Amino acid sequence: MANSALLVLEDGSVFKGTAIGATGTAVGEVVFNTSMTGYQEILTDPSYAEQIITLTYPHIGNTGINLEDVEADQIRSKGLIIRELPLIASNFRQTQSLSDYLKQHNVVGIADIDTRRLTRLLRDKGAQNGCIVCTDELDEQAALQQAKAYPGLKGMDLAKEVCSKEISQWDGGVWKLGEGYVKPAEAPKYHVVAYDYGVKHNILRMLVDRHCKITLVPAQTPADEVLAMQPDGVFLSNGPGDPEPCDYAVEAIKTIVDANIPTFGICLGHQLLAIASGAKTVKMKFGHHGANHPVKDLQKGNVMITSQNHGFAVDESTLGDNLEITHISLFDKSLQGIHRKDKPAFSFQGHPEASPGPQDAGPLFDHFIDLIKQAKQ
Ligand SMILES: NC(=O)CC[C@H](N)C(=O)O
Repeated sequence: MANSALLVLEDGSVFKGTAIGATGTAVGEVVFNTSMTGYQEILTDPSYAEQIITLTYPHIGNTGINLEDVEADQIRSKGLIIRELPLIASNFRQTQSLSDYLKQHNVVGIADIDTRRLTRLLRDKGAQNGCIVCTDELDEQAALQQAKAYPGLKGMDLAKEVCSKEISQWDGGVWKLGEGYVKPAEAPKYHVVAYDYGVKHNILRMLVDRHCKITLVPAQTPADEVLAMQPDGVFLSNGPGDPEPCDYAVEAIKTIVDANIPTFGICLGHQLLAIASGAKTVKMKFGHHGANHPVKDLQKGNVMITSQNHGFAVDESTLGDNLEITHISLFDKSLQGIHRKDKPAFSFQGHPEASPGPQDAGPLFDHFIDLIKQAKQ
């Protein structure tokens, strides 16, 4: 028989549903994601550490889980909230059900939730801390206490928690139908050192497809160690938490950018490049999480539909003369891209690697390769 479960937000809102994942209780920041596909990639995106994800698309789990569509080896998200888990999952690549996957990774999940009511509440009031209870005892008051006691993401340095702990090499390319993940036949041409703050694997795959040999280094690797590897370019990854407390990263990025190494940052990496260049970040009301966000390229004048997942943003009013705005969000006009006027360094707030999502912003990877080529000449 289905087990009842509870979601309680810090404002006292109570949602009753059905447990679909692990047994237990989880507390975190509740955010909503508007992607219509890609629940497996979303669940395994390490940038969701300490967050509970509500998916606005009503049927989640239809295609089950496969062994390939993962963006990291672990689920860092604290929990999953959905409208409806279909009775049957069907896909030729499926190896497991969503429910079994959540249980295997010890992540709580709750279905039969009015995700429209929840999303409107988060949109009006802003992201809320919340508590999911999937145990025999559904104590609303205890859940409310836990949600209220949760400190929130502001000030949380999570990049150093979720990153890889050892230096490693990455050589896998992107997935192709009928072939799976393919290793390029040609030898790599460029050496890119990628800072792992909680990197999504598709970023590394897309760099490999562009002839990069990747050395992946932990978040706290000092700049001199990276420079000693003689990289042609340095990549700054996405990652969870607040960028501001990541002083180790800011310090390293300053040195790397000063050394004129071509540098590309995505999401947390973008925010860190901005801070290292003198700007500040702010916590957004409910952030951007989805695969349908229009972003304008101010140089070309065109609009891209992009994948997004962030709760902090670079504060435009704090940009110095060394930075130029390259992209803005057409949802709320917030800053989406910058480049350094004095150095070969640029960054993007959204996710050009998609996974899931549209690939309109993919050419940003080509821009990074162009900067590397120019620097090598
Ligand atoms: N995807 C990311 O890198 C997110 C960056 C940062 N943790 C934020 O929420 O804004």
